[in-house]
Amino acid sequence: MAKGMKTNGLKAWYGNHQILKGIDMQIDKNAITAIIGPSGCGKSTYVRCLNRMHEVIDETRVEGQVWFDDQNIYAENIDPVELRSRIGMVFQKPNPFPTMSIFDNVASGLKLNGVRNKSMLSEKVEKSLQMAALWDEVKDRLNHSGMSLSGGQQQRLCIARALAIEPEILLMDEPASALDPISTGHIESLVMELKSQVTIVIVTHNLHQAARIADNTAFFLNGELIEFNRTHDIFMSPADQRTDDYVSGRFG
Ligand SMILES: Nc1ncnc2c1ncn2[C@@H]1O[C@H](COP(=O)(O)OP(=O)(O)OP(=O)(O)O)[C@@H](O)[C@H]1O
Repeated sequence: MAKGMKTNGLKAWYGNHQILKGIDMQIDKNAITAIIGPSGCGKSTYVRCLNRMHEVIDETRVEGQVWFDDQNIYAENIDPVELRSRIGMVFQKPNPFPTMSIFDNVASGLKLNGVRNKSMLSEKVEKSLQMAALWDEVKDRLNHSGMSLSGGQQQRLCIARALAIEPEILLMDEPASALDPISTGHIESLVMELKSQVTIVIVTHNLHQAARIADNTAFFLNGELIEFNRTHDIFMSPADQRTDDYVSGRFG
């Protein structure tokens, strides 16, 4: 079951450099939320706070609350490793495990979670590759290296790997920026298909992409959330002049 998220007063630092300045935002379940804004405004930092990846970097700090359904993920009793299996992440550059086969790349998280039964592993690997719209292209070469795939296929492999452990939220940090237009199209259709099963947050520099796929869009500037609304409203009738300037290409 997909879940929603909410941040209240979320602030984040690298050393004494404050990046996020108090973000209040709602992430609807079974929806696609796009985060847009100029380079360096804190988009990646924000999504990394949503599954506690920010704290993996030395000398970082977070304040405020991040609600995952009715749980504050920064509460003391939360295990960040378990949390990250429920709030998965896909990065800008496809990063399959280089020494593993296609099958093992997808099975890796399941094996870490203790799944040993071979037919169950095969079933879940196939289902994840189907969901990632990659199955037909790889079903006859599951034992080949993940690195033997094209960039676009590798990114779908990484999406399949993230989906295999059935996350409730999928955070995607510019997942198509390294891909050609055809592969980008595949990823976009896939993301739209997936939202019936998983809540999606996607960081993108591609405004057309946000307009095409997102239900809601957030515009960030200098670590602040300037405007958050239905995507149509952000692009067609933004309330803030800075959003208007950004979406119409006047800066950024
Ligand atoms: N590991 C780090 N250590 C120190 N500062 C960092 C680190 N990662 C990011 N920053 C700084 O935090 C700020 C926000 O970076 P972030 O990557 O969140 O922005 P962004 O909006 O995702 O940018 P882009 O669109 O270029 O990816 C930038 O000033 C950046 O230099």
